[in-house]
Amino acid sequence: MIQLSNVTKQFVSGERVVCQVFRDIDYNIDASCSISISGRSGSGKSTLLRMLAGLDLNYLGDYYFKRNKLEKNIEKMATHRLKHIGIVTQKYQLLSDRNCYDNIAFPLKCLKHDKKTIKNKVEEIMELLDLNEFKDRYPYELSGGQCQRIAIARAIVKSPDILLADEPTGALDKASEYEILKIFDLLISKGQTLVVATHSDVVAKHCTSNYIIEDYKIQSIK
Ligand SMILES: Nc1ncnc2c1ncn2[C@@H]1O[C@H](COP(=O)(O)OP(=O)(O)OP(=O)(O)O)[C@@H](O)[C@H]1O
Repeated sequence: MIQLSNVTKQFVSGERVVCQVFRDIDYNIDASCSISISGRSGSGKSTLLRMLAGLDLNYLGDYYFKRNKLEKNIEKMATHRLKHIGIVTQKYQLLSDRNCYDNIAFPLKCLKHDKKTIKNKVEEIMELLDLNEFKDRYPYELSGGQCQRIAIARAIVKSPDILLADEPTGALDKASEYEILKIFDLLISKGQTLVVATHSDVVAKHCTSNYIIEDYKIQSIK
């Protein structure tokens, strides 16, 4: 579904290479796969997810989506991301001035869906993820694990082709991690394509394929 082709990623300052992250990688994510990405701190997990999301366009090589090469243009990538990619981060990044219903509805409003469609889709996803009790609450009235469940609902309400999750359980205790894993299992069983960057072996075990970033490459873990 997403393919990074012949990609080299460095952070540079002027002429100086500050950090080499990837060297000549080809990486393909198939539809309906659930993938974990592990690797030492600083190996490049977040950078990879940012590249897959089209948030980092500053690399050598090409980005393909469903076999079409996309131009590395900020506006075009933003439109691509809004339509096709859901993103979850460790810090949830919910809108603090909106309740949970409006947080989940937000991407659908950006996509200019009509009110009835938005209501139906938000209610459907709240039911699916068992979030109805939080509907009118604001993010500051929720625990970290509850915030993360709302963030996942917001990421998937638009039925993205792929869900990218960067350390989604990194800030959570075991019980909350378990709640998130239950949601991932549900999404995986429904065929959602999922890429999770994680330090957690428990999270990795829930995915169908496991990869590690080492020596500037993304390597499959057998
Ligand atoms: N803006 C930047 N300028 C220079 N180097 C950067 C920049 N952003 C990230 N890096 C470097 O790129 C490398 C990869 O960073 P990244 O955040 O992707 O690692 P990570 O595997 O997600 O780490 P962690 O597990 O600690 O979150 C790191 O060595 C980091 O220092």
